[in-house]
Amino acid sequence: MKVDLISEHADPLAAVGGVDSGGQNVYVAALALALAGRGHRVVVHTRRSSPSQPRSVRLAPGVVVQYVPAGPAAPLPKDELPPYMPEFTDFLAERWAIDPPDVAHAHFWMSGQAALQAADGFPVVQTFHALGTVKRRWQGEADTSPAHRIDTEREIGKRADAVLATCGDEVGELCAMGIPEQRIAVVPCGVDLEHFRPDGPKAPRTAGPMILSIGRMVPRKGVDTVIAALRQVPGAELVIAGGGPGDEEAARLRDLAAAYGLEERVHVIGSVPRAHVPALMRAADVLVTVPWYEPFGMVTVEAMACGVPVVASAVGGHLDTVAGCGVLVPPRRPRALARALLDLLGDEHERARVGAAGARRARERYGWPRVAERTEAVYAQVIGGRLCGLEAMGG
Ligand SMILES: CC(=O)N[C@H]1[C@@H](OP(=O)(O)OP(=O)(O)OC[C@H]2O[C@@H](n3ccc(=O)[nH]c3=O)[C@H](O)[C@@H]2O)O[C@H](CO)[C@@H](O)[C@@H]1O
Ligand SMILES: O=P([O-])([O-])O[C@@H]1[C@@H](O)[C@H](O)[C@@H](O)[C@H](O)[C@@H]1O
Repeated sequence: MKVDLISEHADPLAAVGGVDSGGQNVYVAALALALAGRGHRVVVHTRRSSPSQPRSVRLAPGVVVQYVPAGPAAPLPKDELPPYMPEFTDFLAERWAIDPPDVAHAHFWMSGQAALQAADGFPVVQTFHALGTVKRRWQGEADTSPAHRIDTEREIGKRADAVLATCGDEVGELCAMGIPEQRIAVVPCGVDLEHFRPDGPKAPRTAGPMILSIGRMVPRKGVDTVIAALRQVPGAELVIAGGGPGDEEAARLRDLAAAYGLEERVHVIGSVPRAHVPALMRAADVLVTVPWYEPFGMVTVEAMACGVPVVASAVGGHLDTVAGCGVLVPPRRPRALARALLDLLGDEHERARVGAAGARRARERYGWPRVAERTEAVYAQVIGGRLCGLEAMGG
């Protein structure tokens, strides 16, 4: 198949860990490579955000990243992109008039809007990665999404040929928005099982038991809850990875650690390149990820694949990925988190059991080839649906 992926702000080649670059960037890169590995030809369309970016880059055999001129060739917060999306859409429409794909797969709401406007005669599949309704519920006034995001997501959900939800919880959210369940398919995010594996090099460890937190540096990831919990976990050290220099959230977390007198036990190490993440995870005794909400949570399955026990908040994708293979705690509850950490750090046998169960589940369910195969099955169904009438896809 000729597959075009549209990912307006999340460039598969960008460094991850910053406010606007994380799971979606990793997902789009990995899916593109896995689809190419299955013999498909993939083009990823993402916005040109630097003058040094060429028109297109060959990422691997069968995968091209196409930099779309839309607005200034400079980094912009994703919530400031709407004025430039008509230019992005025109670019797609012009390209697709000459070279249409068999299927377009849009990532994030703005890409979905552009793809549906520009596509002519081929199906569009949508993955939201994050939903405006959920974001607004948790972030309230701090949510900088454009006012029309939620309505636009509803329209996209109704018009797209299929919507990929990455977990059961997202299906509930999509149905509550009025998106017909029969056009929703559940395909989880994946993990690179060649790199994220229990055996392999380990990064240097901390002196005390090592708790790792890794992700984008935004308050909703709940790292402040982990710092607060650390007060009740004597001797343990917390390594916080992600973000970049000058990050507001990193400064806030450092200040919080200092206010609790935990400077010696909290290490904010900044963004970690992809290639170094597995070794860092393997060095940890426990990975903690307690966001307020989480559409899927790739960090969780990455740590599981490394055989590292996971303590995660009981939200979103964690309900599918971690349940039974890790420890779930309520979000924003430092005491409950501290109890879970004390139990796990104090029981080597349980850590080994949970770590092994997680590694098994990651291997069985979340390898990218398997995720790409399921994604490809959805593409085949919508392409077929165009020809002979799409009945139902189910989850
Ligand atoms: C709030 C929200 O919308 N979260 C979703 C978002 O990803 P979000 O970026 O929030 O979080 P994820 O944990 O899924 O992904 C973060 C990724 O960045 C990597 N990383 C992070 C820091 C760093 O320094 N180096 C590094 O490589 C992690 O290893 C991981 O692969 O889209 C993902 C893909 O749909 C979903 O799984 C998340 O649920
Ligand atoms: O949570 P949120 O800030 O709306 O949106 C996020 C994006 O900014 C980021 O680029 C992407 O990698 C994440 O997957 C997520 O979608």
